[in-house]
Amino acid sequence: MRIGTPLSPSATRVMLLGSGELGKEVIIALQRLGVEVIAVDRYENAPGHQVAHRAHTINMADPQALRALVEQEKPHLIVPEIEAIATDELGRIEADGLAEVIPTARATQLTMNREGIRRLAAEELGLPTSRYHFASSLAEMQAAADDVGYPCFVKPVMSSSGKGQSMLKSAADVAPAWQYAIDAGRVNHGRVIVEECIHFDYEITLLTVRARGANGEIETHFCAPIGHRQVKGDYVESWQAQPMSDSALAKAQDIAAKVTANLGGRGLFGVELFVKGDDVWFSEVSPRPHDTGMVTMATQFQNEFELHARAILGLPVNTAMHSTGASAVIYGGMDACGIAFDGVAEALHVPDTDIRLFGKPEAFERRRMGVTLARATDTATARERAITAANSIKTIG
Ligand SMILES: Nc1ncnc2c1ncn2[C@@H]1O[C@H](COP(=O)(O)OP(=O)(O)OP(=O)(O)O)[C@@H](O)[C@H]1O
Ligand SMILES: NCC(=O)N[C@@H]1O[C@H](COP(=O)([O-])[O-])[C@@H](O)[C@H]1O
Ligand SMILES: [Mg+2]
Repeated sequence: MRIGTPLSPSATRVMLLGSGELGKEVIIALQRLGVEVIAVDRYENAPGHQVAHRAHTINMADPQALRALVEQEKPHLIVPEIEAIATDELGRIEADGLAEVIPTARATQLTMNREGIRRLAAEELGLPTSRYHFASSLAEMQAAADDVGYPCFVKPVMSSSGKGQSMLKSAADVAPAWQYAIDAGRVNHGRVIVEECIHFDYEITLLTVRARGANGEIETHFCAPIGHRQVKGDYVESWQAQPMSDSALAKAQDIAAKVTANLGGRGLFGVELFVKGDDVWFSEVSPRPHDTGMVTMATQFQNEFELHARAILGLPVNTAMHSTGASAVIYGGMDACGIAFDGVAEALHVPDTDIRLFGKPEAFERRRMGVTLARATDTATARERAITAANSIKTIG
């Protein structure tokens, strides 16, 4: 991998497919390492568009549009950033030698569809997961929910950030949940997963990095576990490090190592796990930086975006923390274009806090528009600081 002067023919070119808040930070990290970055998203002026060398707006789920853009820009690496991409075309692009897909085209295919990753984890790797069924009709979903029991979770096979997800308390919730899953997933496949509810004590994201060591072999590195709280399937706050028993941490790392080794390639993965006592269940994995991992911008010497950038370029990584910390989400609070933020000074008066406003051009009531970050000597204080700061921010239309 050659690190050259950006925009020179010899520089490494990286194409981000998806350029939201996570992609924006990856782009900045790559540019600091001398990489030329092309940002792609489904709408104009996405956060990553605003900082990349070049920006494109296409329907990334359209295979022809995707192929045409890759042929035009000729990236060396393609970095998927969102769960709405024509992953079969990524497979052909990789097979034709047009570009290397991060971490691998197969990994993006498996993880972008809940069926692929769940069957791999539970049925091939034998990892503990919630009981589950897949359903392609209301009748199938009814039978699936009756079998796994209530409460249970229903999610479109292709979605993220809780889009189209419901928790069903009884059979009366089945029909509305089916309709919501079909209407609200990022891409409609007419198929859902029905999952048994795991009554966990806490849930974590275990950021796991596959990076080249000094001898050129791929090594697996773990970040300290990130605890988080989710509302309606979307994260509202996260903190690092989540205290865990030695036994639960060892099981979590073992699961993460097995899943990421099977997915292969280089890069950072967000392995989501449920923990109850010393029992650990695999939930899902993102083969890229994770929203709950934004806390690492406050806690680690190399945050998750820098780790991803380094790993994909074949550079050394260090997952050490320098502080305990937390993050809290700032929502749009309204449906409007071009909103502004009041209370930033007040937020930053909370000790040891920082803020990231993503620059999304349009707000929705529950759209994530920014996060606050906080450091402290303990997670309780860090969480309180991040939340107090986030609550100080008021959006104005
Ligand atoms: N089987 C389950 N048992 C208990 N809680 C669950 C289960 N499935 C999902 N949840 C809750 O819902 C949250 C979101 O679920 P999941 O991670 O599958 O959705 P997602 O749309 O992929 O979210 P993201 O892309 O933000 O990770 C989980 O973090 C957890 O809090
Ligand atoms: N859980 C996945 C996740 O957090 N993905 C992040 O959200 C963006 C989409 O936001 P939007 O829906 O507001 O455009 C994605 O581009 C990615 O950065
Ligand atoms: Mg998740």
